[in-house]
Amino acid sequence: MTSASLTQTHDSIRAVQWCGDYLRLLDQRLLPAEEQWLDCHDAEAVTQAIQDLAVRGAPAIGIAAAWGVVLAAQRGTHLDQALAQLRAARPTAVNLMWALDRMKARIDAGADAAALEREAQAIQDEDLAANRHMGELGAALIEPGSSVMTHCNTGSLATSGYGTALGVIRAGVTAGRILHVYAGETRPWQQGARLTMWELVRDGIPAKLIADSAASHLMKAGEVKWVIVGADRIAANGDTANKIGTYQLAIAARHHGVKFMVVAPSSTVDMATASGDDIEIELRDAAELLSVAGRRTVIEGAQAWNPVFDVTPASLIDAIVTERGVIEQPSAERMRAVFAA
Ligand SMILES: CSC[C@H]1O[C@H](OP(=O)(O)O)[C@H](O)[C@@H]1O
Repeated sequence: MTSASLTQTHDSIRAVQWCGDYLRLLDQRLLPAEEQWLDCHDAEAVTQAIQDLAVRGAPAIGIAAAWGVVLAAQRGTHLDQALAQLRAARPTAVNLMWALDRMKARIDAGADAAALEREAQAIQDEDLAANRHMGELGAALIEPGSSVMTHCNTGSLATSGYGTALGVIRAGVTAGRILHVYAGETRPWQQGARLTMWELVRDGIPAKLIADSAASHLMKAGEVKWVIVGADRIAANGDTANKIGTYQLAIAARHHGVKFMVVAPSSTVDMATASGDDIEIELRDAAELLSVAGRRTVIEGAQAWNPVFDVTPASLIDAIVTERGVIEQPSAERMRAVFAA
Protein backbone atom coordinates (compact mmCIF):
# COMPACT_ATOMS: atom_id res chain seq x y z
CA MET A 1 0.00 0.00 0.00
CA THR A 2 1.33 3.44 -0.83
CA SER A 3 0.09 6.88 0.05
CA ALA A 4 -0.13 9.83 -2.29
CA SER A 5 -1.74 13.22 -2.10
CA LEU A 6 -4.86 13.73 -4.20
CA THR A 7 -3.99 15.65 -7.30
CA GLN A 8 -7.56 16.14 -8.47
CA THR A 9 -10.38 17.89 -6.72
CA HIS A 10 -14.15 18.01 -6.90
CA ASP A 11 -15.94 15.89 -9.46
CA SER A 12 -12.68 15.05 -11.23
CA ILE A 13 -11.59 12.66 -8.46
CA ARG A 14 -10.57 9.44 -10.17
CA ALA A 15 -10.61 6.69 -7.56
CA VAL A 16 -9.73 3.96 -10.09
CA GLN A 17 -6.53 4.75 -11.99
CA TRP A 18 -4.76 2.55 -14.52
CA CYS A 19 -1.01 3.04 -14.33
CA GLY A 20 0.14 0.97 -17.32
CA ASP A 21 1.06 -2.20 -15.47
CA TYR A 22 -0.78 -1.89 -12.17
CA LEU A 23 -4.11 -0.55 -10.88
CA ARG A 24 -4.20 2.23 -8.32
CA LEU A 25 -7.29 2.50 -6.11
CA LEU A 26 -8.18 5.22 -3.63
CA ASP A 27 -8.78 3.07 -0.54
CA GLN A 28 -12.41 3.75 0.45
CA ARG A 29 -12.08 1.89 3.73
CA LEU A 30 -9.96 4.69 5.13
CA LEU A 31 -11.76 7.82 3.93
CA PRO A 32 -12.21 10.50 5.08
CA ALA A 33 -9.53 10.11 7.77
CA GLU A 34 -6.81 9.03 5.37
CA GLU A 35 -6.37 9.43 1.62
CA GLN A 36 -4.29 6.39 0.79
CA TRP A 37 -3.82 4.57 -2.48
CA LEU A 38 -3.78 0.83 -2.84
CA ASP A 39 -1.70 -0.55 -5.71
CA CYS A 40 -2.92 -3.82 -7.24
CA HIS A 41 -0.36 -5.72 -9.31
CA ASP A 42 -2.41 -8.80 -10.17
CA ALA A 43 -6.00 -10.02 -10.55
CA GLU A 44 -5.95 -11.58 -7.07
CA ALA A 45 -5.21 -8.20 -5.50
CA VAL A 46 -8.06 -6.60 -7.48
CA THR A 47 -10.42 -9.40 -6.38
CA GLN A 48 -9.40 -8.84 -2.77
CA ALA A 49 -9.89 -5.06 -3.08
CA ILE A 50 -13.43 -5.61 -4.38
CA GLN A 51 -14.29 -8.11 -1.65
CA ASP A 52 -12.89 -5.87 1.10
CA LEU A 53 -14.60 -2.70 -0.27
CA ALA A 54 -11.34 -0.85 -0.89
CA VAL A 55 -13.07 -0.21 -4.21
CA ARG A 56 -16.87 -0.22 -4.16
CA GLY A 57 -19.89 1.08 -6.03
CA ALA A 58 -21.40 -0.94 -8.86
CA PRO A 59 -19.76 0.80 -11.85
CA ALA A 60 -16.39 1.14 -10.09
CA ILE A 61 -16.15 -2.56 -9.27
CA GLY A 62 -16.96 -3.44 -12.89
CA ILE A 63 -14.22 -1.10 -14.10
CA ALA A 64 -11.71 -2.41 -11.54
CA ALA A 65 -12.51 -6.00 -12.55
CA ALA A 66 -11.90 -5.18 -16.22
CA TRP A 67 -8.45 -3.88 -15.25
CA GLY A 68 -7.95 -7.06 -13.21
CA VAL A 69 -8.39 -9.06 -16.43
CA VAL A 70 -5.78 -6.87 -18.13
CA LEU A 71 -3.35 -7.56 -15.27
CA ALA A 72 -3.97 -11.30 -15.66
CA ALA A 73 -3.26 -11.07 -19.40
CA GLN A 74 -0.10 -9.03 -18.86
CA ARG A 75 1.23 -11.53 -16.32
CA GLY A 76 0.25 -14.61 -18.30
CA THR A 77 -2.13 -15.79 -15.57
CA HIS A 78 -4.79 -18.32 -16.53
CA LEU A 79 -7.52 -16.00 -17.80
CA ASP A 80 -10.52 -18.24 -17.09
CA GLN A 81 -9.35 -18.57 -13.50
CA ALA A 82 -8.96 -14.79 -13.13
CA LEU A 83 -12.39 -14.21 -14.67
CA ALA A 84 -13.98 -16.72 -12.28
CA GLN A 85 -12.28 -15.23 -9.21
CA LEU A 86 -13.27 -11.69 -10.11
CA ARG A 87 -16.86 -12.70 -10.94
CA ALA A 88 -17.27 -14.28 -7.50
CA ALA A 89 -15.97 -11.22 -5.63
CA ARG A 90 -19.42 -9.73 -4.97
CA PRO A 91 -22.80 -11.12 -6.08
CA THR A 92 -25.32 -8.27 -6.38
CA ALA A 93 -23.89 -5.51 -8.58
CA VAL A 94 -24.37 -6.75 -12.13
CA ASN A 95 -21.86 -4.24 -13.52
CA LEU A 96 -19.19 -6.67 -12.32
CA MET A 97 -20.53 -9.54 -14.46
CA TRP A 98 -21.31 -7.16 -17.34
CA ALA A 99 -17.72 -5.87 -17.49
CA LEU A 100 -16.26 -9.39 -17.24
CA ASP A 101 -18.58 -10.68 -19.98
CA ARG A 102 -17.39 -7.83 -22.16
CA MET A 103 -13.73 -8.67 -21.47
CA LYS A 104 -14.42 -12.39 -22.05
CA ALA A 105 -15.96 -11.64 -25.45
CA ARG A 106 -12.74 -9.84 -26.43
CA ILE A 107 -10.63 -12.75 -25.13
CA ASP A 108 -12.74 -15.21 -27.14
CA ALA A 109 -12.19 -13.01 -30.20
CA GLY A 110 -8.42 -13.42 -29.75
CA ALA A 111 -7.57 -10.12 -28.06
CA ASP A 112 -4.04 -9.79 -26.65
CA ALA A 113 -3.14 -7.82 -23.50
CA ALA A 114 -2.93 -4.53 -25.43
CA ALA A 115 -6.39 -5.05 -26.95
CA LEU A 116 -7.80 -5.94 -23.52
CA GLU A 117 -6.25 -2.74 -22.15
CA ARG A 118 -8.11 -0.75 -24.80
CA GLU A 119 -11.36 -2.51 -23.88
CA ALA A 120 -10.98 -1.78 -20.16
CA GLN A 121 -10.21 1.86 -20.96
CA ALA A 122 -13.33 2.02 -23.14
CA ILE A 123 -15.45 0.62 -20.28
CA GLN A 124 -14.04 3.28 -17.96
CA ASP A 125 -14.45 6.15 -20.45
CA GLU A 126 -17.99 5.15 -21.42
CA ASP A 127 -19.01 5.15 -17.76
CA LEU A 128 -17.83 8.73 -17.32
CA ALA A 129 -19.72 9.86 -20.43
CA ALA A 130 -22.86 8.03 -19.25
CA ASN A 131 -22.66 9.71 -15.85
CA ARG A 132 -22.45 13.18 -17.35
CA HIS A 133 -25.40 12.50 -19.66
CA MET A 134 -27.50 11.02 -16.84
CA GLY A 135 -26.68 14.09 -14.76
CA GLU A 136 -28.31 16.35 -17.34
CA LEU A 137 -31.33 14.04 -17.84
CA GLY A 138 -31.99 13.58 -14.13
CA ALA A 139 -31.48 17.22 -13.17
CA ALA A 140 -34.06 18.28 -15.77
CA LEU A 141 -36.74 16.41 -13.77
CA ILE A 142 -36.16 18.50 -10.65
CA GLU A 143 -38.06 21.67 -9.92
CA PRO A 144 -35.70 24.67 -9.46
CA GLY A 145 -34.97 25.48 -5.83
CA SER A 146 -35.47 21.94 -4.48
CA SER A 147 -33.84 20.07 -1.64
CA VAL A 148 -33.16 16.39 -2.22
CA MET A 149 -32.07 13.36 -0.25
CA THR A 150 -29.60 10.64 -1.24
CA HIS A 151 -28.41 7.36 0.22
CA CYS A 152 -25.08 5.54 0.21
CA ASN A 153 -22.35 6.89 -2.08
CA THR A 154 -22.93 7.12 -5.81
CA GLY A 155 -20.35 9.75 -6.68
CA SER A 156 -16.90 9.86 -8.26
CA LEU A 157 -15.76 7.25 -5.74
CA ALA A 158 -18.36 4.73 -6.90
CA THR A 159 -17.87 5.22 -10.64
CA SER A 160 -15.26 6.33 -13.16
CA GLY A 161 -16.04 9.89 -12.06
CA TYR A 162 -18.86 12.42 -11.52
CA GLY A 163 -21.34 9.82 -10.32
CA THR A 164 -24.82 8.42 -10.95
CA ALA A 165 -27.29 9.79 -8.37
CA LEU A 166 -24.57 12.14 -7.14
CA GLY A 167 -23.98 13.11 -10.78
CA VAL A 168 -27.63 14.21 -11.01
CA ILE A 169 -27.13 16.15 -7.79
CA ARG A 170 -23.96 17.79 -9.17
CA ALA A 171 -25.73 18.74 -12.40
CA GLY A 172 -28.79 19.91 -10.46
CA VAL A 173 -26.70 22.15 -8.21
CA THR A 174 -24.88 23.61 -11.22
CA ALA A 175 -28.23 24.32 -12.91
CA GLY A 176 -29.69 25.92 -9.76
CA ARG A 177 -32.36 23.26 -9.49
CA ILE A 178 -30.96 21.76 -6.28
CA LEU A 179 -30.21 24.09 -3.37
CA HIS A 180 -29.57 21.61 -0.59
CA VAL A 181 -28.75 17.93 -0.13
CA TYR A 182 -29.49 15.58 2.76
CA ALA A 183 -27.29 12.48 2.90
CA GLY A 184 -28.23 9.43 4.96
CA GLU A 185 -25.30 8.04 6.90
CA THR A 186 -25.87 4.52 5.45
CA ARG A 187 -25.22 2.15 8.30
CA PRO A 188 -23.32 -0.03 8.79
CA TRP A 189 -20.47 0.84 6.44
CA GLN A 190 -21.32 4.57 6.45
CA GLN A 191 -20.87 5.25 2.75
CA GLY A 192 -23.09 8.33 3.15
CA ALA A 193 -21.34 9.73 6.20
CA ARG A 194 -17.77 8.90 5.21
CA LEU A 195 -17.83 9.13 1.40
CA THR A 196 -20.80 11.17 0.14
CA MET A 197 -20.22 13.93 2.69
CA TRP A 198 -16.51 13.90 1.71
CA GLU A 199 -17.46 14.48 -1.93
CA LEU A 200 -20.16 17.07 -1.19
CA VAL A 201 -18.00 19.13 1.18
CA ARG A 202 -15.08 19.09 -1.29
CA ASP A 203 -17.45 20.35 -4.00
CA GLY A 204 -18.87 23.08 -1.76
CA ILE A 205 -22.40 21.71 -2.18
CA PRO A 206 -24.69 22.71 0.72
CA ALA A 207 -25.41 19.44 2.50
CA LYS A 208 -26.37 17.95 5.84
CA LEU A 209 -25.81 14.45 7.12
CA ILE A 210 -28.81 12.75 8.71
CA ALA A 211 -29.13 9.54 10.66
CA ASP A 212 -30.74 6.89 8.48
CA SER A 213 -33.62 6.77 10.95
CA ALA A 214 -34.32 10.51 10.46
CA ALA A 215 -35.44 10.11 6.83
CA SER A 216 -39.22 9.75 7.37
CA HIS A 217 -39.20 12.68 9.80
CA LEU A 218 -37.39 14.78 7.19
CA MET A 219 -39.89 13.87 4.48
CA LYS A 220 -42.88 14.53 6.75
CA ALA A 221 -41.53 18.02 7.38
CA GLY A 222 -41.74 18.68 3.63
CA GLU A 223 -38.02 19.30 3.41
CA VAL A 224 -37.23 17.24 0.30
CA LYS A 225 -38.82 16.98 -3.15
CA TRP A 226 -36.87 13.97 -4.45
CA VAL A 227 -35.01 10.97 -3.08
CA ILE A 228 -32.24 10.22 -5.60
CA VAL A 229 -30.35 6.91 -5.38
CA GLY A 230 -28.09 4.69 -7.46
CA ALA A 231 -28.51 1.00 -8.21
CA ASP A 232 -26.57 -2.24 -8.15
CA ARG A 233 -28.92 -4.19 -10.39
CA ILE A 234 -32.14 -3.23 -12.17
CA ALA A 235 -34.30 -6.20 -13.17
CA ALA A 236 -36.25 -6.46 -16.42
CA ASN A 237 -39.43 -5.21 -14.74
CA GLY A 238 -37.71 -2.16 -13.16
CA ASP A 239 -37.35 -3.63 -9.64
CA THR A 240 -34.10 -2.19 -8.30
CA ALA A 241 -31.51 -3.61 -5.91
CA ASN A 242 -29.60 -0.91 -4.07
CA LYS A 243 -27.94 -0.30 -0.72
CA ILE A 244 -29.84 -1.64 2.30
CA GLY A 245 -32.30 0.99 3.48
CA THR A 246 -33.29 2.13 -0.01
CA TYR A 247 -36.57 0.18 0.09
CA GLN A 248 -37.73 1.85 3.29
CA LEU A 249 -36.82 5.25 1.81
CA ALA A 250 -39.02 4.48 -1.22
CA ILE A 251 -41.93 3.47 1.02
CA ALA A 252 -41.55 6.63 3.09
CA ALA A 253 -41.23 8.77 -0.04
CA ARG A 254 -44.46 7.43 -1.53
CA HIS A 255 -46.27 7.92 1.80
CA HIS A 256 -45.17 11.56 1.97
CA GLY A 257 -45.62 12.47 -1.70
CA VAL A 258 -41.86 12.73 -2.28
CA LYS A 259 -40.63 11.63 -5.73
CA PHE A 260 -38.17 8.72 -6.03
CA MET A 261 -35.46 8.58 -8.73
CA VAL A 262 -33.02 5.75 -9.55
CA VAL A 263 -29.94 6.72 -11.57
CA ALA A 264 -27.70 4.06 -13.12
CA PRO A 265 -25.90 3.36 -16.39
CA SER A 266 -27.29 0.72 -18.75
CA SER A 267 -24.53 -1.61 -17.48
CA THR A 268 -26.61 -1.90 -14.27
CA VAL A 269 -29.70 -3.10 -16.15
CA ASP A 270 -30.05 -6.89 -16.15
CA MET A 271 -32.73 -7.86 -18.65
CA ALA A 272 -31.94 -11.55 -17.99
CA THR A 273 -33.32 -11.21 -14.46
CA ALA A 274 -37.09 -11.03 -14.58
CA SER A 275 -37.79 -9.36 -11.26
CA GLY A 276 -36.21 -8.27 -8.02
CA ASP A 277 -37.15 -11.62 -6.43
CA ASP A 278 -34.45 -13.22 -8.58
CA ILE A 279 -31.63 -10.89 -7.48
CA GLU A 280 -29.06 -12.39 -5.11
CA ILE A 281 -28.64 -10.15 -2.09
CA GLU A 282 -25.13 -10.03 -0.64
CA LEU A 283 -24.86 -10.98 3.03
CA ARG A 284 -21.73 -9.60 4.66
CA ASP A 285 -19.93 -10.39 7.87
CA ALA A 286 -21.92 -9.71 11.05
CA ALA A 287 -18.79 -8.01 12.38
CA GLU A 288 -19.61 -4.97 10.19
CA LEU A 289 -22.72 -4.44 12.38
CA LEU A 290 -21.28 -5.48 15.71
CA SER A 291 -18.37 -3.03 15.55
CA VAL A 292 -17.85 0.62 14.61
CA ALA A 293 -14.51 1.55 13.03
CA GLY A 294 -13.08 -1.77 14.16
CA ARG A 295 -14.18 -1.29 17.80
CA ARG A 296 -16.73 -3.75 19.18
CA THR A 297 -19.88 -1.89 20.28
CA VAL A 298 -22.24 -4.81 20.94
CA ILE A 299 -21.99 -7.31 23.76
CA GLU A 300 -19.79 -10.33 23.02
CA GLY A 301 -21.91 -13.32 22.08
CA ALA A 302 -24.51 -11.19 20.25
CA GLN A 303 -25.42 -12.22 16.70
CA ALA A 304 -26.35 -10.03 13.74
CA TRP A 305 -27.90 -10.32 10.27
CA ASN A 306 -26.22 -8.12 7.67
CA PRO A 307 -27.84 -8.03 4.21
CA VAL A 308 -26.21 -5.09 2.42
CA PHE A 309 -28.78 -4.55 -0.35
CA ASP A 310 -32.54 -4.60 -0.65
CA VAL A 311 -34.96 -4.46 -3.56
CA THR A 312 -37.28 -1.55 -4.24
CA PRO A 313 -40.27 -2.59 -6.35
CA ALA A 314 -40.72 -0.70 -9.61
CA SER A 315 -44.13 0.48 -8.42
CA LEU A 316 -42.42 2.76 -5.86
CA ILE A 317 -40.05 4.33 -8.43
CA ASP A 318 -41.07 7.49 -10.27
CA ALA A 319 -38.16 7.56 -12.71
CA ILE A 320 -35.24 5.37 -13.75
CA VAL A 321 -32.56 7.49 -15.43
CA THR A 322 -29.95 5.81 -17.62
CA GLU A 323 -27.78 7.28 -20.37
CA ARG A 324 -30.35 5.88 -22.82
CA GLY A 325 -33.09 8.10 -21.42
CA VAL A 326 -35.64 8.48 -18.64
CA ILE A 327 -38.18 5.74 -17.91
CA GLU A 328 -41.04 7.20 -15.91
CA GLN A 329 -43.26 4.86 -13.85
CA PRO A 330 -41.09 1.88 -14.89
CA SER A 331 -42.66 -1.43 -15.88
CA ALA A 332 -41.53 -4.51 -17.79
CA GLU A 333 -43.03 -3.06 -20.97
CA ARG A 334 -41.33 0.32 -20.58
CA MET A 335 -38.00 -1.33 -19.73
CA ARG A 336 -38.29 -3.58 -22.81
CA ALA A 337 -38.93 -0.58 -25.04
CA VAL A 338 -35.50 0.82 -24.09
CA PHE A 339 -33.40 -2.27 -23.33
CA ALA A 340 -34.69 -5.10 -25.54
CA ALA A 341 -31.65 -6.53 -27.33
C1 LIG B 1 -23.09 4.21 -8.20
S1 LIG B 1 -23.74 2.73 -7.58
C2 LIG B 1 -23.25 2.79 -5.96
C3 LIG B 1 -23.94 1.75 -5.25
O1 LIG B 1 -22.98 0.90 -4.64
C4 LIG B 1 -23.34 0.77 -3.34
O2 LIG B 1 -23.01 -0.43 -2.76
P1 LIG B 1 -21.57 -0.73 -2.11
O3 LIG B 1 -21.09 0.47 -1.40
O4 LIG B 1 -21.86 -1.87 -1.18
O5 LIG B 1 -20.69 -1.16 -3.27
C5 LIG B 1 -24.77 1.17 -3.22
O6 LIG B 1 -25.72 0.21 -3.38
C6 LIG B 1 -24.82 2.30 -4.16
O7 LIG B 1 -26.03 2.76 -4.57
